Amino acid sequence: MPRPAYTGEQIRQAEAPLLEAGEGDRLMRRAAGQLAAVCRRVLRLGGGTVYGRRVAVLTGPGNNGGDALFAAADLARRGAAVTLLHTLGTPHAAGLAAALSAGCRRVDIAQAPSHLGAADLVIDGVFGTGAKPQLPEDLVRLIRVWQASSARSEGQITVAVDVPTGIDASTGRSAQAAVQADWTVTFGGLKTGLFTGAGARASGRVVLAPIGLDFSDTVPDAWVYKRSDLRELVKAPTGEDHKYTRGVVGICAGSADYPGAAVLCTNAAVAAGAGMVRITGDERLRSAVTSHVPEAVAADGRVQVWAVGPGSPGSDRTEAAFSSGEPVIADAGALDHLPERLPAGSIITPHAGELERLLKARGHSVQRSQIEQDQLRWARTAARELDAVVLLKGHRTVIAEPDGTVHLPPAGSANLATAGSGDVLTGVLAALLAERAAAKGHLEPGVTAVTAAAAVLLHGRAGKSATHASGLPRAVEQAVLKARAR
Ligand SMILES: NC(=O)C1=CN([C@@H]2O[C@H](COP(=O)(O)OP(=O)(O)OC[C@H]3O[C@@H](n4cnc5c(N)ncnc54)[C@H](O)[C@@H]3O)[C@@H](O)[C@H]2O)[C@@H](O)CC1
Ligand SMILES: Nc1ncnc2c1ncn2[C@@H]1O[C@H](COP(=O)(O)OP(=O)(O)O)[C@@H](O)[C@H]1O
Ligand SMILES: [K+]
Repeated sequence: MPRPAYTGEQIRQAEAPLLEAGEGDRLMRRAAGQLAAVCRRVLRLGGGTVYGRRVAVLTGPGNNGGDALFAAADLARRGAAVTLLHTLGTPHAAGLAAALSAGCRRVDIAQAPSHLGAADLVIDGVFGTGAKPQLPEDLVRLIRVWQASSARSEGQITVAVDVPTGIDASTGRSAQAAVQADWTVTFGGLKTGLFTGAGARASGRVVLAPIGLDFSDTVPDAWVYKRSDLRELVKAPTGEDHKYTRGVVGICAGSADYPGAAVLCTNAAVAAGAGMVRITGDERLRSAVTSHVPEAVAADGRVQVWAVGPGSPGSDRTEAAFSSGEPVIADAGALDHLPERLPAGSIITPHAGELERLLKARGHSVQRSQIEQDQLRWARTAARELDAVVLLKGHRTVIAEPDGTVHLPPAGSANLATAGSGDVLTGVLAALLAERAAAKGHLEPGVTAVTAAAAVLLHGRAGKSATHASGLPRAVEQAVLKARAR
């Protein structure tokens, strides 16, 4: 199931009672012990040893550096050749004492490039949750020189302590430069910023190291998904089901210029397992769709969820779907005709360019590139203002609820960067949402958002085995069957 993630501030609040109770040292030892265990594991990958390996440890002035220094001591005791490279301020005193007495060697920071280049393992303990946004210039230069260097030892592994330096733990934003880690060992709870934006690119594989923090009274900031979550998220029909209990999708898509969008969206809804799919449109459009998707029904009747907008269906059809009162998925062309209030449980599915248009029309001065750099902020802004769930598409897709909770599925296959693939996502989401609406009688924002994450996971997996949009529905069907079988 999806895992909760927190802001840096929430993590610090959860730590506060333990620090007040004088547990700070014990927390740090626990954190450092688990950090060292991951470092030993990565050094041993492929039959390697800890003994005799070159380890470079970058430290900063706070507790993040303290964690790194205690882990350095552990590795030195096991025979690693550990070099300490302190970047700024005063190093954590107890950590430094432990590292030096275990045999780590302190080296002037001016020599950092050669030590960083030669290391088998680099531990990044400069800043963690205490990081301020602007990095000192020397540090920016050092990170850039090291990470771009062609002299880096082959197979070098970087392990970030808690958060890669240069990444904001809460937002995933990076100001000027960020350490690109292969692994991040994060303490107490997952941080939202490790799974979005620059943070998702920088954190590599994230290992959660528990240190006994209590989050029972904390509402998670985000939910983080992994591919295997599909198993729990995709429902298989039972013997009691019939087509109406499995959900009826209405599709309002396609036009004379874009008939294909209606075909793709309808085909995808059918492939994702909708009980029934109804389509709207004139005679020509209906026959174009039914000739490709014979299961689609052109007759009027009950619909549980409307998919509206792919292929610019025009304002009359769009407004008719919106005024039905049933939840809608508003995509593409429908985003220009949003009503004052969307029906409860509805979701909009813009890409960054469409969200720019939508936000500008509501008085925000924001560019597409700013939305791409801070997906969380702008998806949350739109969700709050529209009082609807927002699915902001991209290499990594972000789903925001009106209360600010975000859902972060992993990146899908880059094969999805092709015209029409968004129409397929809308169809998949319509099928999954109609199933939920049929089962529950109504949709709450949280249910819509989790279901949207499931649709993104299915779409992302389907992208692996299709090179173009009309190949996607078949791949969606395979992904659904695989998820149901487990
Ligand atoms: N508080 C706790 O109980 C625990 C904290 N732990 C570690 O402690 C970290 C947080 O420690 P801290 O609060 O000391 O914070 P950090 O170690 O992240 O950094 C704080 C220090 O760096 C300086 N600094 C931050 N950003 C800067 C910038 N951009 N330019 C110049 N100076 C900057 C600050 O002024 C401060 O001196 C966590 O990320 C985690 O690694 C762990 O040991 C687990 C327990
Ligand atoms: N590089 C990429 N990696 C992963 N997924 C991508 C990438 N580019 C686009 N996608 C996904 O493909 C879909 C494209 O949708 P959209 O932009 O609406 O295209 P269209 O309107 O042509 O169907 C979205 O689901 C998006 O998240
Ligand atoms: K760090």
